[in-house]
Amino acid sequence: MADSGDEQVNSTRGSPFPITLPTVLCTPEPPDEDNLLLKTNSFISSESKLSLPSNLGTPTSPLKLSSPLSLPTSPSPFMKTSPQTEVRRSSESPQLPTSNQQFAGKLINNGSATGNPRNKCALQPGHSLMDWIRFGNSGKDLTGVGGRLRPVSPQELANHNTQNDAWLAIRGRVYNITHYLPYHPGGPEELMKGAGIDATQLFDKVHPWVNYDSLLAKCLVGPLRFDLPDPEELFDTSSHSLKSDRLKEPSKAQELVRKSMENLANCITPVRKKITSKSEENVKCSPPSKIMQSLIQSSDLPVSISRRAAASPTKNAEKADIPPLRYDWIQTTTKLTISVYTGALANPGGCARITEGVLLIEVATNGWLRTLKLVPEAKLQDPLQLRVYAESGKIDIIAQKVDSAVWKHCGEVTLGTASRVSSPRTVECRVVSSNVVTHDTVMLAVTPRSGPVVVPLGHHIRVHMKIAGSECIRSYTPVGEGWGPSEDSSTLSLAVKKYVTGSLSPQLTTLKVGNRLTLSGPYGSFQLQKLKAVKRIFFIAAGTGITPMLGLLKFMLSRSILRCEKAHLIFFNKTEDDILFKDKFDEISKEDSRFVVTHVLSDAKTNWTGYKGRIRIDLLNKIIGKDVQKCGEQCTHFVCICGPAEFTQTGLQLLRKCTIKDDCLHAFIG
Ligand code: HEM
Repeated sequence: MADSGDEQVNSTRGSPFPITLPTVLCTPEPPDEDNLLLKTNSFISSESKLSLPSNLGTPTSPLKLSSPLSLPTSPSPFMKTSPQTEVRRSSESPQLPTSNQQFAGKLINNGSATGNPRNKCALQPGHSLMDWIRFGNSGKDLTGVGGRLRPVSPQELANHNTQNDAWLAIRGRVYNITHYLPYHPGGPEELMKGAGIDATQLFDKVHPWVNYDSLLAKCLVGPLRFDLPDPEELFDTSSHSLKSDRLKEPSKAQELVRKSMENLANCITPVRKKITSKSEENVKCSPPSKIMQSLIQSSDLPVSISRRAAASPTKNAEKADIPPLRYDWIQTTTKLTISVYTGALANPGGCARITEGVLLIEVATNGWLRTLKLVPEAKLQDPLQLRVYAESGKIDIIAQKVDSAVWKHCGEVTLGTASRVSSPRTVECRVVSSNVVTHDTVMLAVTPRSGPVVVPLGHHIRVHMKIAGSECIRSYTPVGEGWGPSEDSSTLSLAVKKYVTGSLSPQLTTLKVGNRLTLSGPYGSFQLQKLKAVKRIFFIAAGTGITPMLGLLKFMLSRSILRCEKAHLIFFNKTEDDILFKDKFDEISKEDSRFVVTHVLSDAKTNWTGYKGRIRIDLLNKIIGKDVQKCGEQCTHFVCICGPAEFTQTGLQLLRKCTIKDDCLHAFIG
């Protein structure tokens, strides 16, 4: 929200937009086809994640296109296909395009995967997603090791690092990506960056939403295991023998591994638990088999994945309104992760804490609050981490195990009945840092004392402080990960501008590490769903009114070029020294050509060559006008505006004059 003064700003008065305060969260809709490849989509992802064990057990079984476990039957809109695509058959061996072929057809090339995630290639004819699925179903062994699952040591993985023989590991699983290279929408060269290594971080940095486990189900070689002896020793007693010889006959060790993988498959095959009309139901997860237990050693890689359950509403009349909730769990020897799926773009908020040994998770979407209580198999401890994936609506709650071990169960999970969010929550926080970011603004980082809290994108919290006996309240939007001083997800960073005559900001800007303060929230009416079909987004901000835009900007730029073509920030400030995050914006615009920033100064120095003045129609028309005209019936643009109340009201009137429809506008007023 805008930092428009130092009073409690609740200025819905006169606003043409229905602002309901406090409103908590957004309206989710069922995932569309675009989302079918999203790794964390509530339905697809859970299914696909859970489908993996079946593939582990029956490596040769085809992908069932009609099953919810399968991939979409039509090419994803973010895959570039050509008319020839459909006539090519999967039996053709995949041809790796040469570097020139591949990159001549590049749609976008703004940098590398590590520098800039937006770097998509035109695929060669016959290499669409559909072609890949057909190829996978052709019966050809894509694992290169006879389709027999076997553990892989990092040393062995490292040996497979050429375009003709490339393996890669993600989240503890090793895949043979040789055949996938020409089908990779980011191009083979990008994918090769992960060859021979554990590419989890690289993968997550570029496109955490991609459902790699379904896409590469037929390429699974086996688990990555750090505790393995040299592969030569495990698979062949004669350490000097050739790789091909080693793989001819399965050794006893191989057989043992294969059987135990089948066991793993059995123990994690999903059992869908339907929550009855009873208010709560307990779900106990079944243990891995003994043989699996004996095979799981103490590495810090995911060693088992759970089943999940669906939380359904209680009263029939309300059923339709309540978004479904599902969860999975996954463990390493040191951590337990509970993943809660709220639905694509559901924009969840939530918190987690450990109380008397019990892990309590609260998730709110669309005004509904659901609780998930876990009495863990063994002791868990703080700090908890809470991560939200905006595109898919997945929340990961990561807890530390007190003792390193592989658990048989995650424990007993109780899903509470959905209830209406009646009032915002209040949390006590501790100041962990306070850094001056401009001459009058301080970045205050606080951590909730009970455990991590997530504020939905575009929503805000209120700071409460007792000053001279009366309570002062002020609204702030936490700047989100990547913008504040800390990457720690349990920290909320607030950009506090000091108003000399203000009642609260002088206190807030002088707080010291260790000081306490009270927050309440979340508040706001922004619905992330509104950005579903948006390709061009404009952020019009003044001063600290930039804060609600930051998370949205990051979200939009995390989308592929087909979903986000342009993000334009028009940032109004008094002087150059007042501009928050100036370097960061410059950096992003250098890295991602879709992002443009236009600074407008009302009190610029004489040497300022940029725009001057205040918000006005000619400026908006010039910057936004042509993009808006491009829109047909359905708007593919969206404008967000936030700043002092007067700025926002004037801006809204001008935007309407620029023919921006109300559906394509959101004013952050807190
Ligand atoms: C780990 C190394 C990898 C790197 C460096 C990498 C890099 C990239 C890049 C730069 C893009 C273009 C991004 C965009 O504009 O959307 C991309 C897209 C894509 N990659 Fe990868 N990739 C890697 C691994 C994988 C794997 C293992 C898979 C799955 C099998 C995969 C599947 C995809 C898909 C489906 C897209 C299109 C995503 C979209 O449009 O949203 N990538 N990749």
